[in-house]
Amino acid sequence: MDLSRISSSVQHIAEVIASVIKVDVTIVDHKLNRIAATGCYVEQIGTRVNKNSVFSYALQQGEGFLIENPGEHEACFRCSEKTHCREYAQVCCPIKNDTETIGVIGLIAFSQEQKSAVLHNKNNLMEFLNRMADLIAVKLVEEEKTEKIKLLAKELETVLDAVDRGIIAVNQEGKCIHFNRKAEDFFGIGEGILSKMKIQQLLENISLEEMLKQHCPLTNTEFRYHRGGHRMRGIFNANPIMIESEAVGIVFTFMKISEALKTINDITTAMIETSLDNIIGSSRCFAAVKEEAARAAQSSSTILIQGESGTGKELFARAIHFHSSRKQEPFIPINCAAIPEQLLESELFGYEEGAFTGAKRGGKTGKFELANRGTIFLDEIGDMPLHLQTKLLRVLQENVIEKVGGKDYIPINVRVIAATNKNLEEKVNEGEFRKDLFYRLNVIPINIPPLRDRREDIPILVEALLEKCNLKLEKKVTQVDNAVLNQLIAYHWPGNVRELENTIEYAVNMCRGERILKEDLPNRLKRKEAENEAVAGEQRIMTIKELECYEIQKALRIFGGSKQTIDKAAEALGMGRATLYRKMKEYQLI
Ligand SMILES: Nc1ncnc2c1ncn2[C@@H]1O[C@H](COP(=O)(O)OP(=O)(O)OP(=O)(O)O)[C@@H](O)[C@H]1O
Repeated sequence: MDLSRISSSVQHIAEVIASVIKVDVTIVDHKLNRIAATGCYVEQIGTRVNKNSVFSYALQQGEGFLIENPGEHEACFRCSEKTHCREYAQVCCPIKNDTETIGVIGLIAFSQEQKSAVLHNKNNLMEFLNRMADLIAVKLVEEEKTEKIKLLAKELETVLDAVDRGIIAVNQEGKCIHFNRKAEDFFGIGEGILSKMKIQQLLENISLEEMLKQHCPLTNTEFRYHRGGHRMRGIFNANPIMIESEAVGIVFTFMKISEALKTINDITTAMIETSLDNIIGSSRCFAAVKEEAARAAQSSSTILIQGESGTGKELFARAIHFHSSRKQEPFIPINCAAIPEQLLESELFGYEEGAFTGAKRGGKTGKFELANRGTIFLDEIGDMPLHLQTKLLRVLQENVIEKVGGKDYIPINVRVIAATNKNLEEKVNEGEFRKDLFYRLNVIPINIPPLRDRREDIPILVEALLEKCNLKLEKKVTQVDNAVLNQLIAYHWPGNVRELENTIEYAVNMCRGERILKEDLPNRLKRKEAENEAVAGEQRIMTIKELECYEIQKALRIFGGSKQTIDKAAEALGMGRATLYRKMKEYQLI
């Protein structure tokens, strides 16, 4: 503890003592620095007293004493001036904080008269000096506490300003007690004005009383704010400040909707960035689909991806987004079949506070809004109920959304990629899907062929999926037995690449060495194999069309599909060039 921090108070006390006792006063700190003095020692404030002086003795002893005959007292023994001391009497009183001695008050009588003043009432004098010493100690403790509080406040202010959310702490009346600079910017309020405001002026729809009573925190609650020319939408969190079991205030944190969306986007998109190059398959029909997808990525027209389950529709949708100019913006997928019909509307378009019983306070932002400036992927669009199809059509035509229970239209700029594994045209004919919506979605159609129609991709898919599984399961299964590979190529894959992926993962789990054997395959493949063996030896029975498509693909792979080589392929297949072209069209190989 350092007395110099309160040197002016110490000087003031020294002067009070001197004026009461009429004797000169010197006060030193624990390092013997003269902090305060009166009379002839004033000039020496700031200098150190002699280290063998009575002050040093008093610091060591931690006890007060009075020297009636300078030179003879034990305290004087080490003093170099003890034989020619000019002083008539001395009183030393240590200044203590608990057991620590932090300084000494010294009275020095330079005349007989002053000595008499000291000795006149020595008990009362010691009592008085002790009180003065306590006063100094208390003052110093207070000063240090104030310093600590100031430091803490400064640290807190720096921390609050470093947080990139607006923060406002309010008391029970809602008065803004603490806030950071970001909060002032957030609400467009000039410096210092927030301290004169109540939170109810910023968040008009909240019930502070209710929030304090309920004690429960609020998260991601939406609000609108309009003051002067400053208009925005944001979200806030509110946490009660609890003392014992009472909420004595609330801390609000704020974020703009656009910032929240950016954060969501950063997380969702950064995590699953997909490139067309990561989509495996080089068969003719598949390469053509990839080519189509690459071209579709350059526009902002609506895309309808059709294909059986597990063919990679979502994978293509993601890749198209990441190859488009919207790649820095959100990609928001939603599965229309996985969400109960009554919730789907609010999931897609969001709702306003109080839109229905059980609606979250502050409302909810829908997926369309989350996808603003980016892409929304409407998976299993064929399962969307008719009344939502009507609403979706309006969104596509007018580029605005209307929240459930909302009065305003919110403009949006979203690219829509829809996907289905159902035959949408059939659904249109059956009256289950709106014809106008089908055409609106089907601006760029992309059809992903099932795996059984591109069996030549199976070996490279197996290789890539093996690598993925080895990484995931920390295994080293690097080979696949030839018989197993043939079996995988021959299987009809109703679940397409997803099923193949699961099959490989199963086999890697079961495999005891580095090579996958027949016994490592899941039962359904083993069963299928047994059935096929029973019926037709080693090969599963393919339909004539499947077989024809398979052989045509094989011929094109071997001879190539260019104008120059097509004759050779046709010859090998035993058909004319024109027939081959017709079949290639039929099987979508060109
Ligand atoms: N060509 C491919 N290359 C690599 N992985 C693929 C390929 N196609 C699909 N997959 C993988 O197969 C799984 C299923 O893909 P995805 O979810 O995109 O299919 P989907 O057609 O959208 O399925 P569903 O119709 O059931 O929603 C995913 O793990 C995906 O990574």
